Amino acid sequence: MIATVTLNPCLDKHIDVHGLVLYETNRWHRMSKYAGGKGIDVSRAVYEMGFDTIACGLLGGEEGREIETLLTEQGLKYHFTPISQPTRSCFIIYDTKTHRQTNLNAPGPRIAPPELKMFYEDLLRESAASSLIVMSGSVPPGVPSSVYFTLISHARKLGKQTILDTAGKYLREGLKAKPCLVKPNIREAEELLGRKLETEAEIILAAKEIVRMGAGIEVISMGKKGLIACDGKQVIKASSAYVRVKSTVGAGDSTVAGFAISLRRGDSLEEACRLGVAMGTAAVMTPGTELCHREDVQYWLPRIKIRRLA
Ligand SMILES: Nc1ncnc2c1ncn2[C@@H]1O[C@H](COP(=O)(O)OP(=O)(O)O)[C@@H](O)[C@H]1O
Ligand SMILES: O=P(O)(O)OC[C@H]1O[C@](O)(COP(=O)(O)O)[C@@H](O)[C@@H]1O
Repeated sequence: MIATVTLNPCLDKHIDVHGLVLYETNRWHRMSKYAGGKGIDVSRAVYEMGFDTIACGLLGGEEGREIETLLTEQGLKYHFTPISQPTRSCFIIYDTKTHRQTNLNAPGPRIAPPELKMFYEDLLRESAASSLIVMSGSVPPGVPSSVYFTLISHARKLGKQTILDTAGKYLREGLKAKPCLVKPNIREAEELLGRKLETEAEIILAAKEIVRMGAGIEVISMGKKGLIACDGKQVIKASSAYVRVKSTVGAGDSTVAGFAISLRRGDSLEEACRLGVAMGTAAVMTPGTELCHREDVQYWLPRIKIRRLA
């Protein structure tokens, strides 16, 4: 079983506008809602691929209930610790004329200390049958920046594997607890290291450096260019051919889901990269936060280009 943690879930509201004009009144023609937040997305993609998963985290208010209803409809297993403030909504504005997307992510509700304590207890119980915990996404107000460090350290003591997908100080702190895998995108890796990563050589050096900072495997995702992964010994680049993009929201989470499945199965780094990119590529083919479809992943798997860089 793969457990996921989403401290800051969101109701993703995708709004389609034809020809967005800034500083003007725009009229949208369609809105779709999805149960969002990075760990929840990982659980949804893992479940789509036929593996057992449970989504854990914090949820409150009307938005929280809506997220639970959407997950129940999809047949997903979950346990969310109730909080008094309502869960956030994130807005994804998709311009159907330019095919460009603008995301507006809210900071999230304030978490009270007893709610966080209750969450730790709930997670311990609900993840008992899971040998891998994936921790993803931003951290809501009221939660200390050491939260991922604490969760990864506990999981390690219990002999569980961990994946961390977050940014900024949460990634920096979390790395100190030595997660099995981290997956920043280029922008997040640049922020972590404080320098631009423009060439392949620079990205390879960055991946090696992040392994030295504590990651068992470092995966730097590069949007349409695929990803570069390093486990301290090998460096692998994986990418797909051109694909027509409907929405990139959840592509990173689908990639993480692929690595989670591979880590659980004990796949090689090359196999993990292949599945990660196949799932990320399949995810961009679907609208909104719909994530990957299993048959698209099967299509892409043999078509992923793998290159050994070291
Ligand atoms: N425009 C795209 N075309 C094809 N694949 C993409 C595209 N955007 C993302 N992907 C796939 O999804 C993965 C994760 O995307 P990325 O944008 O790097 O992550 P994040 O969503 O975390 O910012 C990439 O490594 C790639 O395999
Ligand atoms: O917690 P954050 O960083 O605000 O991110 C939340 C957003 O990320 C998503 O999980 C998508 O993430 P990715 O596109 O990086 O895979 C959305 O569902 C959600 O709106």
